[in-house]
Amino acid sequence: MKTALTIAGSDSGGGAGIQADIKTFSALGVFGMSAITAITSQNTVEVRSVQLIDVNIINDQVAAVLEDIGADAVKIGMLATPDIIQTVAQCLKKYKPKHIVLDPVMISKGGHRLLEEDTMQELKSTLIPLASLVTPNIPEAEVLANMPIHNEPDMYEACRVIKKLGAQAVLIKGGHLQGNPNDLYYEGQTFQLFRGERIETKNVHGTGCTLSAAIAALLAKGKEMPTAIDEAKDYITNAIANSLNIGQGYGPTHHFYHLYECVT
Ligand SMILES: Nc1ncnc2c1ncn2[C@@H]1O[C@H](COP(=O)(O)OP(=O)(O)O)[C@@H](O)[C@H]1O
Ligand SMILES: Cc1ncc(COP(=O)(O)O)c(N)n1
Repeated sequence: MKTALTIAGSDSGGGAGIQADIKTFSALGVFGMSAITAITSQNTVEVRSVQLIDVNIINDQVAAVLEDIGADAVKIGMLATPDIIQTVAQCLKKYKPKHIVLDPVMISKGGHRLLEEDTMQELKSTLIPLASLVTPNIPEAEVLANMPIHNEPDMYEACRVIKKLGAQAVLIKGGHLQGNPNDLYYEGQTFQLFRGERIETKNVHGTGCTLSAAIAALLAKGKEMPTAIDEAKDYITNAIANSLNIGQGYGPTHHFYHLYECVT
């Protein structure tokens, strides 16, 4: 049984954060473990409050897991402050997990900031250089590349800029652009466009978390990066197509559509 550790925030609404990650790991046959960085009081409409976890507790959660069980891949989500980023980076340097997928979570779909203002520089200088893959959405890529992204050609330029921050590879997700949600992958030599068909739905809460968790799970299972991304793209597309119409706002993707198909 392969294992994956998510280091991210808790989403009480179950659609994003460590809840989405653990459900996705399980649906892809990987044993999921979690180190919680923040507790968010959240649903499909809003983030009502956030409590950050003490950095010593974050460190202990990661150490307890990696010293006993280890992890075939690590997925990183919401890290709200420079102290939390530094703590997680120290853990990654100490335990050296083979695969690190960094989802640079900044703002929730509902518009709530999940990364404090002064944290961007820390993310760029401390964490991105440790990542096997960084997976920004369009707004996050604009911030990391410090340029507007209006179309696919802009995505190519932004990939080049973000790659220079030191990650082994970059995947800019195209969901926020008009047109088809195509994601652009760049590892420093060549580009690969992973094409998608837009599914007309508002239920896209946690799509980025689910995609990056799926990539981490597939890397844990030994897939090469492009294959992991390709299969994770299929997974998220099906999860959105089977998303749940719950709550008044952005419903969650369906994390168990694999199992759903098996049991129905
Ligand atoms: N309406 C949609 N139909 C199909 N795929 C989508 C849709 N919206 C987003 N995606 C895909 O879901 C994944 C998450 O992308 P995105 O929503 O941009 O990230 P985030 O949740 O971080 O904002 C990407 O693979 C993207 O192409
Ligand atoms: C704890 C947590 N982590 C990540 C997200 C991003 O998910 P989304 O972009 O779908 O709102 C979130 N809303 N909450």
